[in-house]
Amino acid sequence: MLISVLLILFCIYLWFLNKFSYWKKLGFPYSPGKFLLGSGPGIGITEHPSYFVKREYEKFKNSAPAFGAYLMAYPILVPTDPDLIRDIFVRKYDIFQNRGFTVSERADPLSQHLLFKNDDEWKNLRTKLSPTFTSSRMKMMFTNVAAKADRMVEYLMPYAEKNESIEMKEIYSSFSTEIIADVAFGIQIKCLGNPENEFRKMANIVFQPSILENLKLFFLIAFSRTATFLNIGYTNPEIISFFMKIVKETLDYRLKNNLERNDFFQLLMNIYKTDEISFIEFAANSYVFFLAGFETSSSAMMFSSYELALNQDIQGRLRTEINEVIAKHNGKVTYEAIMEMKYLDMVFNESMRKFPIVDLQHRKNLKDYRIPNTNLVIKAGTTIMIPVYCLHNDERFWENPDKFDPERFTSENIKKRHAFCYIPFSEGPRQCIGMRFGQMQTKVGLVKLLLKYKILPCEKTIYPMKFVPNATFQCPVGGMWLKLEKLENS
Ligand code: HEM
Repeated sequence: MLISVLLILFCIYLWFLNKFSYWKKLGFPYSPGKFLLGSGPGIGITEHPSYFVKREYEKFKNSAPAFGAYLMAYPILVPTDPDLIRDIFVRKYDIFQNRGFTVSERADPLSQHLLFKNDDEWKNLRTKLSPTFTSSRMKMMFTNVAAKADRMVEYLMPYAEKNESIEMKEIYSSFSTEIIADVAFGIQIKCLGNPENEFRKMANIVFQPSILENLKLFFLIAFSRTATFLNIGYTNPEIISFFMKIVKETLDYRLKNNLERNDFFQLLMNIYKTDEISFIEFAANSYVFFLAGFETSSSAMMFSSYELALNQDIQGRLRTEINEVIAKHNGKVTYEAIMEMKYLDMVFNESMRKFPIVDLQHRKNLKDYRIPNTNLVIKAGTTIMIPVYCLHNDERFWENPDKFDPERFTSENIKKRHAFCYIPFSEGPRQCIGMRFGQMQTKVGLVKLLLKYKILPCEKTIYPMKFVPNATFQCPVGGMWLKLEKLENS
């Protein structure tokens, strides 16, 4: 018995040894793997992936356009050269268009959305959904978003009056959940001050995955065909039944009452009614707005507020711009006024540079690809992780990257840089479809907040920043604690 166990362990050891020779054989520099654990044993447990990837990136960035690493025994490739990243996103996009997640509809109906679709299925769906995100559609939804921002600003008043510290991540998450529930599901909810709200609870399940759920995601990326064969889904069953039920009820209600609204739900419903998408795709793509739009937008607000609290001069200049532009628009915060605020855009971009939120963007190539001017070949089916956080904080492209400096985003300074060293929304045909909405929501929230309050750091504000190890996106340990001071003339 003991001999059999030792023999099995020995075979596993040899299998790992063989797996760990993958990058060496192909000639890529690499971060060596440790038996059973891979190159970054603490990823998702003791440290957030951003830190592991940044450490390794710094070792290799000047010597190679990409380096290899092992997630357990599974090889991943991390590009360090913006030219290669441009090829992946744009020039050779036909080879690199997929993210490489494959989840069967039977195992997980809610995964039939844009983020997880591949090849022609993705292309067709993207073509149908793109008209949903034009500027005119954003303008249509502006009033809904602005109303939620007003509610948030009002909700915060007692905290400001009592000079109390506030955990702003929860505030922005609630604000963002109220918006998504409204525009993607047609439901009016109140989560601010009500953490027991069902929608809010669902968000916590999705964005604070357990270690087991992180392992499941890894399995789906690494062994997607086996996962499909074994009927393994990604989405938590509680989430599936919650969202399927909501979409069904709202759809029935609107059809029965002949109700039309200016929201994403209506736009998806119009496509559904012409049979262009199935009910499952309808539900899955309402859900993806929540999945892809909620945590990203609320985090963008959170990190912008953080930097504004730490940089009072920049906050002051931004408030001056806001007041001047609003004055030109008869004292009203309109869609046009927000679009006119240049400095606000620079502040937003600089926050996304320091904290891109989606710190790794995934691709899997359909064919072998030789990196130009090298002998390095990326074999078909390689999992590629674009290191956005590393590029955004790389001294090769950004002088003094730790400094929060919106001047980096004047049009003159943008022209001086490689376009692919700043990619918070990705680039090319597969870039974020909801970018305009995410920007609008973040900017409206910030403008309304800055018109009423000064954002200040407090004794609990985290500095320097440290990310929660097992969070899906970048998220501060202990929350984002800040203070608000009511402005005299507000
Ligand atoms: C500040 C807010 C946001 C950020 C930083 C962000 C970031 C991103 C990034 C980086 C990607 C591409 C990932 C990759 O290439 O692997 C992406 C894709 C996507 N985003 Fe966003 N996003 C934001 C807001 C939104 C919103 C509000 C929505 C929807 C309402 C949304 C919907 C999507 C969808 C559906 C995709 C997949 C697109 C496709 O594969 O065709 N995002 N987002």
